[in-house]
Amino acid sequence: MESNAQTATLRLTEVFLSLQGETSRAGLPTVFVRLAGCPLRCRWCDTPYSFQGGETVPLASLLARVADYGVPTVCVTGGEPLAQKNCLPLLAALCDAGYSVSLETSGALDVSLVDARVSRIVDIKPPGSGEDARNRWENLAHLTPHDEIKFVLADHADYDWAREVVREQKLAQVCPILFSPVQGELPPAHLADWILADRLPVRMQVQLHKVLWGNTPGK
Ligand SMILES: Nc1nc2[nH]cc(C(=O)O)c2c(=O)[nH]1
Ligand code: SF4
Ligand SMILES: [Mg+2]
Repeated sequence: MESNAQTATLRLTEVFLSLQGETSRAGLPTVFVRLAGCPLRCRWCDTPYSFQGGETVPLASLLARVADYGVPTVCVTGGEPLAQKNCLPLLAALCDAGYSVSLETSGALDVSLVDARVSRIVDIKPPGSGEDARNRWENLAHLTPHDEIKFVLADHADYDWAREVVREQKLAQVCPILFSPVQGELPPAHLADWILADRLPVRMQVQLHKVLWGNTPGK
């Protein structure tokens, strides 16, 4: 039977309040909805605890848990949230409820059916992730200026690769572009120097939540 907004359930790793640590929304108090499961295995993944398990929750009670925080900004993340079919009704329901919603997605799945009110943060996986074969390049044609593209970079080879993608695909004309170092692997200042040397029109970011709290689940 088709699920609808009344009967839909989601597999949930955690819901928590934190400061948004990434993207143009960095620093804003945000409720995070972390859905369980991911079909990718990025070498440096910082949320492997989301791969398995999770609690099965009705969409309506998930909305109630989000509402309890009394915060107008919500980020749906994972794992890979779009791997669950009820992620799409969840995103639409959050928008209908008046939240400002962003979605963190691996870039491996179709983003074209996501509610247009959602800001889609779409990864492009460089070779150092081990998952570059999963990039769904067709997604780029669907992005608008209120979406963002994110590259997480492990080393200089990843940086060179990402710079060429930005230039060849003219990504700066599509939406904001984020370059982020793999924490504990690529020193942020190295990435900053490379971006400046190339005058690359991308936004360098470090994960604010890890500066504040380290890599702690629920932060
Ligand atoms: N504070 C905080 N900000 C985040 N932005 C994206 C996150 C993610 O795990 O996708 C994240 C996270 O886990 N914590
Ligand atoms: S797509 Fe995200 S959650 Fe999945 S393995 Fe890669 S970093 Fe981890
Ligand atoms: Mg995280």
